[in-house]
Amino acid sequence: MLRCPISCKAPNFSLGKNRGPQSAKVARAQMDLSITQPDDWHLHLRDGELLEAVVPHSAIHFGRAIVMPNLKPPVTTTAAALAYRESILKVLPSNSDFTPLMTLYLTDNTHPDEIKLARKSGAVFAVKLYPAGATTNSQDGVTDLLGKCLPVLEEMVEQNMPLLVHGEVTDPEVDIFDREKVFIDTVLRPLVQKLPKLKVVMEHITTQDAVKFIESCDEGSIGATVTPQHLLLNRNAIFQGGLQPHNYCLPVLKREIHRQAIVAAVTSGNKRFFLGTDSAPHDRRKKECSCGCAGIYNAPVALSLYAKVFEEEGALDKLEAFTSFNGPDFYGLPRNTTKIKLSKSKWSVPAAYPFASGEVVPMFAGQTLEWYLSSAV
Ligand SMILES: NC(=O)N[C@@H](CC(=O)O)C(=O)O
Ligand SMILES: [Zn+2]
Ligand SMILES: [Zn+2]
Repeated sequence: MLRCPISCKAPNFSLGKNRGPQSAKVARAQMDLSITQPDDWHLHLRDGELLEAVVPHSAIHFGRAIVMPNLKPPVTTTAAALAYRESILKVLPSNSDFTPLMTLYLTDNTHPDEIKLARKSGAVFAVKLYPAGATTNSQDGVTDLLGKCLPVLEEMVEQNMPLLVHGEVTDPEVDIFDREKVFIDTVLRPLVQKLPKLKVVMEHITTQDAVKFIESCDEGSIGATVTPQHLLLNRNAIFQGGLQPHNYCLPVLKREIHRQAIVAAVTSGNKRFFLGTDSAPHDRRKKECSCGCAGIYNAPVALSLYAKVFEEEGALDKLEAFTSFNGPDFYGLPRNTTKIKLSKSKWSVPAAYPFASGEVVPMFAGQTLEWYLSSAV
């Protein structure tokens, strides 16, 4: 059995043979769902103490994860990605098979040779575009993608290396709720037209415009990750009963019509959409302050929430493709061969997860959820 190693009131997870839920808080299972081990195609693990605190939650639920490179300083070279990978492996729970898939942080100065090194390493699986100033630790990001990065992008086509995009423009004149749509029109569409063979993942999509754009592109060349928060919350959640910093992420939550379009897209079974939590932990003090960081910590609840969305849409039969097939198929990686079991049992999300010098507050802290990871088979 793998015990939750964080000193919190979280229920323990059992990875043994069908042992079922271990916590007294977990009610009798009424319904089980056995699915292929999911992967997380967009994850922030951070470094240092925070890495150590959060990695077990992802390792328990997911087989592999695309690990984001927006550390301080950012992971801009293959050498840095390999060192970061080692530091993740060092703090994994001892019986974990979790595999971190590393990424490089694209800058105006990234050299095409770095892409060759990345591909050769066998450990780097994608390159991440942060428009400079768009989100957490993006100050070293790209200022002009097609103007400054074309040789690198051409090498990525050569090496079949996907580009992962934080799809928002940073122009302060553009309304924050329109930044994704304007990015599609001014950056993404021209990029795809110029380099149709480049594999692109539009990360954490938030709008109907993104859904329509992705659906209009060739399957296999453009995909999109979808987070639990953009499936379950609309922008009212940021202001419900007062300012809710733990519901603040980027791209910011949008109107209800956008949420509904994303739910319809993922539950339709379209292969272009796959699981990417964008779990983005920040210490509580950096969220609850006068200039709070963007990012929602959802690793402990993500699978439970995806199951809820698919169940509510009567589409539980489509859940496994979204969590476990569409992602590896897009990346050209084998699907996982092990299975996990989700049980329909009530459990309480802890109020916070303490770590050495602070604590992180999870999405839906203190609330009761229904789906629960009961075992890995
Ligand atoms: N999503 C977020 O709101 N924050 C992410 C960065 C990102 O994915 O944009 C973070 O690193 O905190
Ligand atoms: Zn982002
Ligand atoms: Zn992210």
